[in-house]
Amino acid sequence: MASRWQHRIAVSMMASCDVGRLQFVYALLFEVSLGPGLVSSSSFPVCSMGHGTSRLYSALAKTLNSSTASQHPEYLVSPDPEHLEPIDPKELLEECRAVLHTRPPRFQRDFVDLRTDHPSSHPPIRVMQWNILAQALGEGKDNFVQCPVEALKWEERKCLILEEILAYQPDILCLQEVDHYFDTFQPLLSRLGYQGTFFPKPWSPCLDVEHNNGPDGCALFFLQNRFKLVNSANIRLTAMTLKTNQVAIAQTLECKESSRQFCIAVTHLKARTGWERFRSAQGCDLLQNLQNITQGAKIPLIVCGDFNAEPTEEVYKHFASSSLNLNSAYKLLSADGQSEPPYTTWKIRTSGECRHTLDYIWYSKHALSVRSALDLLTEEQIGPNRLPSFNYPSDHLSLVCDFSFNEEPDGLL
Ligand SMILES: NC(=O)C1=CN([C@@H]2O[C@H](COP(=O)(O)OP(=O)(O)OC[C@H]3O[C@@H](n4cnc5c(N)ncnc54)[C@H](OP(=O)(O)O)[C@@H]3O)[C@@H](O)[C@H]2O)C=CC1
Ligand SMILES: [Mg+2]
Repeated sequence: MASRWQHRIAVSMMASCDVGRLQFVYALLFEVSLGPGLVSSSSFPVCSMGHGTSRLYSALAKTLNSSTASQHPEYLVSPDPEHLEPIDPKELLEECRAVLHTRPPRFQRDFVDLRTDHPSSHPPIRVMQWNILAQALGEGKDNFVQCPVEALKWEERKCLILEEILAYQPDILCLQEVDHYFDTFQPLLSRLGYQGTFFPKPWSPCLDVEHNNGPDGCALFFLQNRFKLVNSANIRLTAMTLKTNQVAIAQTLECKESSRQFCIAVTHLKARTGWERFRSAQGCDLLQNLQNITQGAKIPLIVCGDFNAEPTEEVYKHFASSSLNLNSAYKLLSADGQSEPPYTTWKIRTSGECRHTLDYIWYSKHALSVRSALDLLTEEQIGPNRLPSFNYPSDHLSLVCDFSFNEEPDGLL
């Protein structure tokens, strides 16, 4: 593991630098300290589902106290074979609701029908984008001053996250800030029929938090009965050719019903004000990687992410004007189809209220249609203390869209 003193040197050097130089030093130190091993594109192996009965008994309980169950960090421990028995999603939902019985009910959100004239003979592909809030960051770093610590208890908060996933049943899940992959999401979601891939941040801020559960990172899950994995790349993003602490996963999937291929990607760009140029450079690197993976947009693309950037930022403009012909799906919820939602994250920190649009689902606008999108929570539902809360587990809202392929010739991608 890279030594913490190198990280501390970076931080102390940052204190005396201007922003451009600071970002350079930051990227440079990550490069020298982490070496080439983390740089190459590779996919983490995942376990396929077993053929047991649909007995749920203790499926959730097995993960409840997992953080104290082993001497090793949970993120290094492989799930035991018992974890591979299929689970009935309804039973898991019931079990989550039982854990959450003292909490207020979850919010009602409706899908907005956005169907166009494009006919589709195949079932839509439902994609969920969600920064689920890393447990270590929520408890140790984020400073959500209006959120009671009890609302963040992992044993319950994880049930709120699972409930959200089970309520919308996405075919593909693109998650950020996952710091409970190996002990919670991989074993449970694999039993629900998903194949998962996790790519941790090389120097996750979670590791600075006492009693952390390992690094946070991006995770991508897809339903194995709907898609076949064609190829997978774990990408460590660069900024001005230097390796950074931010990552992406890009996978080419083939739909089993239609035999059509598409690329799905998930990312989480650098946070905080003052880092706009850095984010922009990371976005350019991601676009370049996606150009290569889709062979210059020959196959349709969906890119989900917490871009940590408002629509006014350069990185957003790069995506909107890219030769990959992308559109942002949640714009379609606006009256004119041209405006992003007013917020995708809303929290109160010591510095005050933070209401921003940072999360996006980009898609190939000629090759794919958005058939529907899940409406956001209203200000009234979010409530005066904002997010996270007793009835919503993250400071970011989930975005969910149903896509279908347009019956267009390949040339129009
Ligand atoms: N980046 C920096 O300026 C500094 C970073 N470090 C350390 O460097 C390491 C690398 O971090 P890096 O990947 O660059 O981190 P980022 O700056 O990208 O942020 C990491 C996490 O912090 C959250 N975050 C964003 N704004 C705030 C805020 N105002 N207060 C608290 N949390 C916030 C982000 O959540 P979301 O995406 O949901 O907004 C994100 O998940 C970490 O150990 C970090 O502690 C140390 C000093 C300065
Ligand atoms: Mg966060």
